[in-house]
Amino acid sequence: MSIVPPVSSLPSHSADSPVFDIAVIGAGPGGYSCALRAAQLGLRVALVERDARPGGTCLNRGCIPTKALLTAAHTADEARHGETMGIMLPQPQVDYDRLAAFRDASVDTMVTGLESLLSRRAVTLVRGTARLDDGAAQADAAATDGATDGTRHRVIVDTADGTTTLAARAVVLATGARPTQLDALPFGGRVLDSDHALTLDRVPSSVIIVGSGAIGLEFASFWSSLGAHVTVLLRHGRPLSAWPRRVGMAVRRGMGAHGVQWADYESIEAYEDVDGGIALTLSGRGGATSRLEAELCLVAVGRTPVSAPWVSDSGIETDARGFVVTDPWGRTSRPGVFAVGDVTRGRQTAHRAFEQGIVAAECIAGLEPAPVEDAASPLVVFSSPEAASVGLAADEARADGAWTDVRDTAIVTQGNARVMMSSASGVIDLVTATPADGGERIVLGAHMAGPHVSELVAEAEQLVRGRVPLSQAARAIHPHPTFGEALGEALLAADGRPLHTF
Ligand SMILES: Cc1cc2nc3c(=O)[nH]c(=O)nc-3n(C[C@H](O)[C@H](O)[C@H](O)COP(=O)(O)OP(=O)(O)OC[C@H]3O[C@@H](n4cnc5c(N)ncnc54)[C@H](O)[C@@H]3O)c2cc1C
Ligand SMILES: NC(=O)c1ccc[n+]([C@@H]2O[C@H](COP(=O)([O-])OP(=O)(O)OC[C@H]3O[C@@H](n4cnc5c(N)ncnc54)[C@H](O)[C@@H]3O)[C@@H](O)[C@H]2O)c1
Repeated sequence: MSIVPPVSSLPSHSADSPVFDIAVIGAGPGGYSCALRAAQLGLRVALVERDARPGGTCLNRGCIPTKALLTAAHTADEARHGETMGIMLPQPQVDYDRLAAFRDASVDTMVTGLESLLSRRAVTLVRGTARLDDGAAQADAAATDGATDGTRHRVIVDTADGTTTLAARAVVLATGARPTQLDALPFGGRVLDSDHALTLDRVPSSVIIVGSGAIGLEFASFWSSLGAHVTVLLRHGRPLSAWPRRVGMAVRRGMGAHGVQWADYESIEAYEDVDGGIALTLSGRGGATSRLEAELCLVAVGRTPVSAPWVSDSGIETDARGFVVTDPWGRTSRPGVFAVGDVTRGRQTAHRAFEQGIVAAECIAGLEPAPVEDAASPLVVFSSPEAASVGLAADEARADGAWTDVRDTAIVTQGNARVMMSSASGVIDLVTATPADGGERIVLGAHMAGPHVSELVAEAEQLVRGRVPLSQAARAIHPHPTFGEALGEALLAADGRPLHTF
């Protein structure tokens, strides 16, 4: 399959400017979902990607390889747990070559599937590094720079064979994000970002993790399940400090039970290479200092948007951190240019990028899609235990004048039969309120930790997005015995009639 047709085979209105309805820059979840939906709607689509293969961070360096590794780690955990049920298995040993082959095969299967989808939908995948033509902003004013076909954007692509220019009616920026570096602990040597951590060829003996968000916790679970000594640094006394407190505390307890160590600190004062590892000098409350050593250090403190100077040079508004500013349909400040995914401000997840990509494609095709509702987009962390969240936290709901009588109902899920059998525990925290302008109490947010909450959150998302009355939501029947019953019990509790809890 040729996924990069020679320029001469591209649709063209002149020798050097193939014409498209949409040129999408970046083939990660934001870009490829936009390209696939646009092609489905009959538009001519060019998708430009600078990596060797499409899929972006998610397929190549993010969601898929990490979940392959976590699936393996979970298998090791399950084998250990077997003992409590009388299933005696030998202690799991790690053959890292085979584990890496499983990781790579998982990525390859997903990327090959994506290439096939793009090909079947006749999306033209152009391999190269794209930028918007500097002169195109001025050309916008005149609506066209000579083209009579409605195209007014020029995307210049540096390819292995030289430079080519694509003409398009609309452009979608989907350039993603990259790991944020700390000045106090720059990447390199024994200080890893997530890209580097994924390519390790062994389980390290010990790791210090800076950042207790999604990436930090997922790597902490993976490494500690496979025998590494893992210490996660905490600045706010609990991981996931931006999430409701009960969830962060439940994750702290649950991961602690799996062997993860936590170390409170306020700032990193210094670091140095020591024999076979790295040492960090940390300052804590009251100026006390401490020293931690490990073989490696992972820094996962967020991701910085990939918005090169050409983005703002071509008249597109970015915020102080470089995120492209858009409306809820993905429109940027420049007419005809959209932005989706991690390059835009908001929750950096693949599923949000999918939704944004679809909505942008539908807008460009002339449909009138509903706006992307960021608050109803779930967050999931695939640590052990998992954490998941959708909608508003109680303090956010109280700060929002649209709601009255905000209530926060939490249940511990240990009483759920399936949770109990999996030797785990967890918490579900539901936020409910009544609209200030009247009406029935609804579910505004659901925040949870425990086994399988990555699946439970989809039901909660339907309740939050659909503004389902609590009394109706609490009538939903959950098969017994399932993990999902825990959410049913939380809904009953929020509705004032808990069945299996107090
Ligand atoms: C370790 C890790 C684990 C993750 N796990 C999950 C998870 O389990 N679930 C989840 O929902 N999210 C997860 N994420 C987040 C998810 O990967 C991102 O939210 C998602 O990839 C964003 O999609 P995107 O299309 O905006 O950007 P990206 O996937 O980053 O894709 C952007 C693409 O644009 C290309 N590009 C950039 N500039 C140019 C240019 N000038 N010309 C051509 N191409 C260009 C890049 O090469 C890249 O391929 C994870 C992230 C990481 C780092
Ligand atoms: N399962 C998933 O959906 C998944 C998995 C991995 C990554 N991602 C996405 O990738 C993005 C990046 O992940 P991440 O874990 O790097 O970011 P994050 O935003 O999830 O967590 C960042 C962590 O770093 C800490 N931090 C921020 N600035 C700091 C500083 N200057 N010094 C020390 N600590 C600091 C924060 O308190 C937080 O604990 C996130 O937006 C996340 O949603 C998603």
